[in-house]
Amino acid sequence: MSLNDSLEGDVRDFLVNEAELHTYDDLTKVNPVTPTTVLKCLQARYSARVFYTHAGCTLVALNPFQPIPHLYSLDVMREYHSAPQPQDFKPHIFIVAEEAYRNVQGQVEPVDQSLVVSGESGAGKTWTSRCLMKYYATVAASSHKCQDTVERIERRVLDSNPVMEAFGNACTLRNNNSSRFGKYIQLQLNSSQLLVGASVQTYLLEKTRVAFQAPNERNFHIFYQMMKGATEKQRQEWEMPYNQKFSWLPNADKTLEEDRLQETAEAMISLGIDTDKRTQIFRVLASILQLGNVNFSLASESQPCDLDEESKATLLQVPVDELQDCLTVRTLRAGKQNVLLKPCSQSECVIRRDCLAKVIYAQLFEWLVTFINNSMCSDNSKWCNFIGLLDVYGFECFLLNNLEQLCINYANEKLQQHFVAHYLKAQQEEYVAEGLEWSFVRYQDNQSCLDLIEGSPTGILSLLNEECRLNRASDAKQFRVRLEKELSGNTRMSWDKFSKQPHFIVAHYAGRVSYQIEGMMEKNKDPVPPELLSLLQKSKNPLLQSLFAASDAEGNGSRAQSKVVTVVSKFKNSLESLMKILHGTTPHYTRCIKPNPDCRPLTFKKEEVITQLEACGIVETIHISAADCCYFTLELLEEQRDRVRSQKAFCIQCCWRRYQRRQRAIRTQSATLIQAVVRAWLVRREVRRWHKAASVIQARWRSWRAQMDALAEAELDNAEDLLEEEESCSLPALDPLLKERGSVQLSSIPEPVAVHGWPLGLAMASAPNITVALTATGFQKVMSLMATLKIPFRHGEYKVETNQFDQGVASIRAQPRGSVKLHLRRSPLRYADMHPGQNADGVTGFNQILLEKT
Ligand SMILES: Nc1ncnc2c1ncn2[C@@H]1O[C@H](COP(=O)(O)OP(=O)(O)OP(=O)(O)O)[C@@H](O)[C@H]1O
Repeated sequence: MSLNDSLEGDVRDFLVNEAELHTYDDLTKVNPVTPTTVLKCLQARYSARVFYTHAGCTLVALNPFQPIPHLYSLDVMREYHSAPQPQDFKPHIFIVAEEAYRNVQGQVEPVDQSLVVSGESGAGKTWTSRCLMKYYATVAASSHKCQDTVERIERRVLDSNPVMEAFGNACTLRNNNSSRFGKYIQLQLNSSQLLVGASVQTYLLEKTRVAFQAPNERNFHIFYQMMKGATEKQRQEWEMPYNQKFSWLPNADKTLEEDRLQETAEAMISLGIDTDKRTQIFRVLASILQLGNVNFSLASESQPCDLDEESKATLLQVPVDELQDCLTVRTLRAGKQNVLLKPCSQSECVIRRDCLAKVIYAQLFEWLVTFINNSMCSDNSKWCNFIGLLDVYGFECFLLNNLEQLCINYANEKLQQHFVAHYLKAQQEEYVAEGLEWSFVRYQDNQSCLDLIEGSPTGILSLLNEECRLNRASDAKQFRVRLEKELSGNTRMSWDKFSKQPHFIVAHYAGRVSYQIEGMMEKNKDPVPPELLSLLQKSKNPLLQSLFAASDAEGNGSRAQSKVVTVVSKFKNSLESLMKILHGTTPHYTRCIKPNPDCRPLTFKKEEVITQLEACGIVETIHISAADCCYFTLELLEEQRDRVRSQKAFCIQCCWRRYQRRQRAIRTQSATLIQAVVRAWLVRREVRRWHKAASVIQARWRSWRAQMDALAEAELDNAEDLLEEEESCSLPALDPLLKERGSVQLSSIPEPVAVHGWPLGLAMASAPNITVALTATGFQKVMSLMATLKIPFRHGEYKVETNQFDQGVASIRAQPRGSVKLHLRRSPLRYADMHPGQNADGVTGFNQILLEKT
């Protein structure tokens, strides 16, 4: 029987028990872990209205596409917050929130936390971020102290959402409330872990949407809110007549719950935007809409276009003549003095009009973000740690993709790499460094794709920038040739031979995307004619004037000479700063999954889900989390005493690292065991608080290290003692226990057993798999255990495979110089699953033993 056949058989066996599938709270317990079994479990849970599932270190969130009563209520928040062990509760986004919060309380490095919420458009990232913010605004609220300020802060933090969503979200084909910008919100906590402020960093607003909306999509919500929700008086104030139609507001008849002007206005008030400022903002927005209705008529080839009569309103509160000139005549500069005026063609006029609208909207959005930050941000001296929430646009692949999608997908590649590097890669590399044999899980390392995009000097972004800096009109075909010349050998890059449009295809981790080149260079240069900027400075609208006050330099033409900072350069820089922040924090990943493409409530489409699971490498994550392993390799050979000492230091260091990671990933399979054992250990040492364990272990590790250093320098006088200690640590409690019970259940060892001064219990707590090195005497003991358990063992060959314990095989190893490694692998099944009827709920069994020669 081939391996594949047997796996298929296992999958079939697993799926037979359909009624059980929804009970898998953590996908690491699924056995075997395959895309099919994982998918089936998620589907079963979704049908049972269970929307959250752990997947090792990641939380999978399935979008129900309908409000679920009481799922996020205040009571539920309090329940998770006050629970001694929230991870014992049903999987929930609040577990992630609480875990991050307790990490800050525990002050385990890195203390700052990042909650990375990813998923494709419509998967539920924004919703999840909102839930997280509400959670912290509730549990970290310090309203019992200086009521006023604090309440204001929490309110403001929450009120930043409707304002930013009104200005930055829009209805797209994939999501009625799609964020058209990325954001990273830092919730600032003081030394008592109370919320004292927040700041937000935004990324790449899709400003083209102001002047262009794809068929069946809409402009930003705020425009519709104004059009539908304004009172007669407000319309007059904003110069927005009642019956006027706006060409930049398509699909206005579509009614969305996001069209709530009142809510936006109230949030603006709460953030401190006064009546005057609000009026100025809305007037600017109304002017943008008016600008969209401006048309140009051509008198003759040599004459500038004329603005339609009805367009000559008091647009933007600037002099109409000057506006007309700016939109219809180009100013060319040759050197500092020579200025040449050239009438624009009709299409050029349209481009200038759109450019004006986009630059105003983008600047207004930036101003708003700065205002919100000023309103929520706490003084640096008042906060010491933060919890960051990252909500970025998901991977995008449309029929036509351009620079925006390239940037968005590049950001997603960066985040995927962060995940891969932080978890998958780091884990496996650590196994190698520690010499642990391990059947490697193949994961998608996307470094080569990142090299293709951001590599210098021949990455796509560098080549694009180079093309944009050439002093000539951009030519898509030429750029295509250049790309092919430089990158045709790259396996991540390809071209569709039959396509007539200049394009390139990038094989991203989440799929292949074809990018059209036409227009890409212009978007990257994003030129704003200086005369337009100067004009805006003359506006009578104080806000508009101040938005462009700083661009004096551009007005006198120096912008043209200074080095242009392209869109991709700016984006790359902001992404790099973000990655730097993320690297300094403890990350928590939530993968939002969109169960169907049409946003239909409670509808699960397998094909849709499997693609997303594959794209984010969930199966690989589960594999690694399920087999996460801690081990002590202590080669205890008399002739290598010095090596023994350095090994010990190394192992304890390793244990400490794993312990730290475990504490972060407390919700994983071994969570119950971790807490039970560590608590027992803590009680024994009269250390009551969870986070104190960390410092105790850290201190212990430091003292070990100091001891080891001292020993290395001195002549290792007490070497004999160490060896004696070694002899006494070969699982003394295991032998009688196994004889008595007839099965290997390490978890049933009542008291932690010391392994070289380390409580075995703690070692077990730190990871589901443990390899304990035994001395020759220890080996003999294990042999006799094996005999008791009637596990076949062939001398000289040392390899035994057994089905003694239902599932698979783990290992005991004979070390070259007579010592032995006992490798006990934690079963993905719970004790109760293996031994129905026995009351040991929540305890996970060690059910696999393998003997083999090293
Ligand atoms: N947990 C949830 N419970 C109920 N409805 C939800 C939940 N999560 C998401 N939704 C629904 O799904 C819609 C889309 O979610 P959301 O806007 O958060 O997606 P997104 O991933 O942020 O998309 P984009 O990348 O386009 O901004 C929401 O408007 C909401 O109606």
